[in-house]
Amino acid sequence: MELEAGKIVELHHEIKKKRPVIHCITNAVTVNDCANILLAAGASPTMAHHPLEVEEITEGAAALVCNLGAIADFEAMEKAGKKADEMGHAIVLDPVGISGSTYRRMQCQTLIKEIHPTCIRGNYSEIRALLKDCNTVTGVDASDKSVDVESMKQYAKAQKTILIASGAVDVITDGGEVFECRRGHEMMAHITGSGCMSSVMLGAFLGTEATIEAAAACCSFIGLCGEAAAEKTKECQGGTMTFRNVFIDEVSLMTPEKIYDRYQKK
Ligand SMILES: Nc1ncnc2c1ncn2[C@@H]1O[C@H](COP(=O)(O)OP(=O)(O)O)[C@@H](O)[C@H]1O
Ligand SMILES: Cc1ncsc1CCOP(=O)(O)O
Repeated sequence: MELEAGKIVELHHEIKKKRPVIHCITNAVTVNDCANILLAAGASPTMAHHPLEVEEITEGAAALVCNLGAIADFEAMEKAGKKADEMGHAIVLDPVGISGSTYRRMQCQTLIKEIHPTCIRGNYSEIRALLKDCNTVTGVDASDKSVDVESMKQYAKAQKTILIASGAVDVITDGGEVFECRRGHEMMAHITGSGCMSSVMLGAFLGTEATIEAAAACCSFIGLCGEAAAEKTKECQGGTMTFRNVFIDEVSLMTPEKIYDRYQKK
């Protein structure tokens, strides 16, 4: 499927106008970047993770993002997830590290059954681990260079979810339609948090419109910001930490003109 640039512009505008609250239960490694990228996009992050407060907080949010990198917060994810599901909120599940931990993968499978995520986004190795229910790599980075799109479609259909495998090409499917997003830059794979940030941004986009087009628009938006950030980083001869900051800067500086202009290139 082809995505129109106008869809990215429309949803970006809606996020800035409505300032949706995005409830993120996420890992300590990247939590600050996740909060900052949501603010940069115009959304309002809340990172509450105590099991005794998450249900109340998620009730007032537009979307919930559960990140398995915060496996110690599993009880909070279960409670918040069940509440968000009951309320019909968009739920994004990021299966960080299920590729290398049997325990985490089992907990992830339990969570999927219990909270019915609107969207699951992981890197290629995490998605293969999910589909095959096996270890694929040690650590949180991907080693797989491709994904089995047919298996992804079957899984997405069976679980009634939008499944995203991110990498040089993001593959996005709901079991019927398939979008391929070829935006972004390889520097995104050289900082920690690109995936976690993509997932919280999916919370903002899907909390605004829970469709596969919105998921594809989010992947494109993130990719366009990554491309712009890579150009700026190169101009100032910066390295990976410059890229990380400039990436969030580019999210805050993105305009409809830049989206239309960049989207037609490449
Ligand atoms: N080689 C690449 N070229 C372009 N974009 C990439 C590349 N690798 C990762 N990305 C982008 O970085 C983001 C995070 O993806 P990825 O690195 O696969 O996730 P994770 O951080 O969970 O391992 C996605 O938006 C993806 O499109
Ligand atoms: C949970 C965790 N453990 C080590 S790095 C990290 C964060 C990984 O984030 P991303 O997959 O977005 O790079």
